[in-house]
Amino acid sequence: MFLKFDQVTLRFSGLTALSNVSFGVPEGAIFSLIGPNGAGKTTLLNCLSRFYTPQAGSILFQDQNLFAYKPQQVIDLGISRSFQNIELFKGLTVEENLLIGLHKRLQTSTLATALRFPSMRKKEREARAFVYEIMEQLGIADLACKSVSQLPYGIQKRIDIGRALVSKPKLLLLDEPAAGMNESESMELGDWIAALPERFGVTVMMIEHDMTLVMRLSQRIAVLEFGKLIAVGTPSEVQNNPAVIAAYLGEEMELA
Ligand SMILES: Nc1ncnc2c1ncn2[C@@H]1O[C@H](COP(=O)(O)OP(=O)(O)OP(=O)(O)O)[C@@H](O)[C@H]1O
Repeated sequence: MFLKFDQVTLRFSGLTALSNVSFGVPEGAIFSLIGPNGAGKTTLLNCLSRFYTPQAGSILFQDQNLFAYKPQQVIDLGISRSFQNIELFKGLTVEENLLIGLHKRLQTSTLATALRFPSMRKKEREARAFVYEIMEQLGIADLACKSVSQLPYGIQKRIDIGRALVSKPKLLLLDEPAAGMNESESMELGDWIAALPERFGVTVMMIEHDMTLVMRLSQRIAVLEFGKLIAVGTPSEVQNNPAVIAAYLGEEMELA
């Protein structure tokens, strides 16, 4: 299995945020993690990014136990993440924002860049070519020189995810990508996320509250409630699962 959670348990003092959570994520899939507020979704993603270490259990990514790695090493293993709040440099251009993401990844020293060693110039050229390729793939190449602040929210989100893609991840984690979007922006983002596995060879794991989007995009879905896994399966299996229906009763969102 590409990614495997095995009996993951995490407690915050008195509260058990994750309790014996076990499931697998197949390679190349769009896999969604859903559940009512406070179910433990972000906590699980934070375990994957190694911000948190559970008290018990393991997470195997391509047969490597992630708990042997630090957050930066997890990125090197091929796990990249886009956060709920867009964290772009609003005064910089689209291209500059992506280049910053790449420089962080290459860990280019500022001094070496400033002195423009020949090796650095070559790296710089390669970096620009790679960023251009990403922008083309994302359909934002014609916006390369535009300041991010001038662009609509939906495009900013696309750039934000593009920045997570510059590290050439195998697994891309998306935390509520459609948050704050209107219906048409969310539809457009959905089409675009659906194309990511084939276009970039990534597996996508996402937390999302927009159930229309989740049901449309996901090959598989895991459902958490009060830190426990209550269902895992295809969208129709999950939608028809009585435990899932009960968990969502009284919630604003509909399992449409
Ligand atoms: N750092 C922390 N310290 C203490 N409790 C925490 C911490 N982070 C999360 N929790 C608690 O753990 C539980 C799970 O929270 P989590 O944020 O993972 O839920 P969630 O499913 O992502 O919710 P939402 O959909 O509202 O974002 C909640 O009860 C939350 O209050």
